[in-house]
Amino acid sequence: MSGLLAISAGDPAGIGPEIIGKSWQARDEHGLTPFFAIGDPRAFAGVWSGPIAVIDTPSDAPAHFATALPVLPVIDSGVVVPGQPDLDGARCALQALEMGVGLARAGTACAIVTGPISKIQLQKVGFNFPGQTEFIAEACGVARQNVAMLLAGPSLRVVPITVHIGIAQVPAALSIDLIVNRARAAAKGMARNFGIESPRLAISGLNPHAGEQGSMGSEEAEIIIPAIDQLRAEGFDVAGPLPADTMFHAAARARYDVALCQYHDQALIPVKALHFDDAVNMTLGLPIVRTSPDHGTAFDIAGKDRASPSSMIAAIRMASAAWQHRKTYEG
Ligand SMILES: NC(=O)C1=CN([C@@H]2O[C@H](COP(=O)(O)OP(=O)(O)OC[C@H]3O[C@@H](n4cnc5c(N)ncnc54)[C@H](O)[C@@H]3O)[C@@H](O)[C@H]2O)C=CC1
Ligand SMILES: NCC(=O)COP(=O)(O)O
Repeated sequence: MSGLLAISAGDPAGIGPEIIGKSWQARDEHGLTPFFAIGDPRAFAGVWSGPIAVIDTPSDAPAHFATALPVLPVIDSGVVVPGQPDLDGARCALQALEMGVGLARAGTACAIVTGPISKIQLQKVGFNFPGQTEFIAEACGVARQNVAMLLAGPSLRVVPITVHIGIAQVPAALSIDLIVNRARAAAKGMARNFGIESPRLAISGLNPHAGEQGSMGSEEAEIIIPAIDQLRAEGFDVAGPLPADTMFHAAARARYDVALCQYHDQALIPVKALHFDDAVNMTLGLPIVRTSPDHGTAFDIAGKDRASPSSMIAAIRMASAAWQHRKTYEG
């Protein structure tokens, strides 16, 4: 398999095309592995003035990469107005995602890096998933509870146990099995993708002070502690349940390799506060490598040349490094 990366452009009206173009411009400075974009070439040309090579097949990409951004075209996205998503653009984003996943599964690309999509726009064109994570899991034949959404920055890695659901639904969605499955995926993912063979896991509580012995909620005693006991019995190195307000300061972060948190914002607020510019979203538990920048479509700044490519560059670098680690891990 080649070391060529596929990058789906995401929503053409978002900042995906701009940050992919800017990442290509920074390819030598950051030593980036050759990649090609999948999307509507006009969406790139509308927001980025660099050279574009429209390619017929991924195998044409390496020959162009030194001099132009290779773009594998998808269906026409119509008239693209940056910052104004529409249904044609959503269909284009979905086709790019499907193609990229297919190419990674076939081994034509060593990994897929996904550009940001608008979940609500995609759902309007029949995308019946909470996000790209669950879509890719299903495309790879992996049950969604067996993957983990990792957000990884230089000094903190986090996994939300429940993900894109309303906060009121969180307590009912938590279960011993879900916590154990996410933790297994996280531990194996640390070894496969980062070379951390015996990762130290930290698991948060749900309630203030991790429930303070049941005086502020029962989920710790009924769900989280039994899950931790099961994980320890399986041989995992697990701390917890830890009070979420005190597990992210520098000394606490040094005591674990990955923190599993009970809900989306408990996990993503600390990592985005510390590392918004260079954190990466990686899906653990897949047969393929998938990364993504940590941010969304940023429609408010699309087309204004204000988007930073730094998280996309970090996502490209992490995908290449994970692919290398997997070759060592899997032999
Ligand atoms: N992996 C993905 O595809 C993700 C998609 N989304 C989607 O993105 C859409 C917008 O979500 P928001 O919550 O507004 O988050 P967002 O990350 O798109 O934007 C939040 C703020 O950060 C700024 N920002 C984001 N990326 C930036 C960059 N590279 N350079 C400079 N500034 C940047 C934006 O301008 C905005 O002010 C939603 O539809 C959501 O579903 C959100 C997160 C991840
Ligand atoms: N908040 C993280 C996020 O929205 C990532 O979603 P996705 O990678 O599943 O599309």
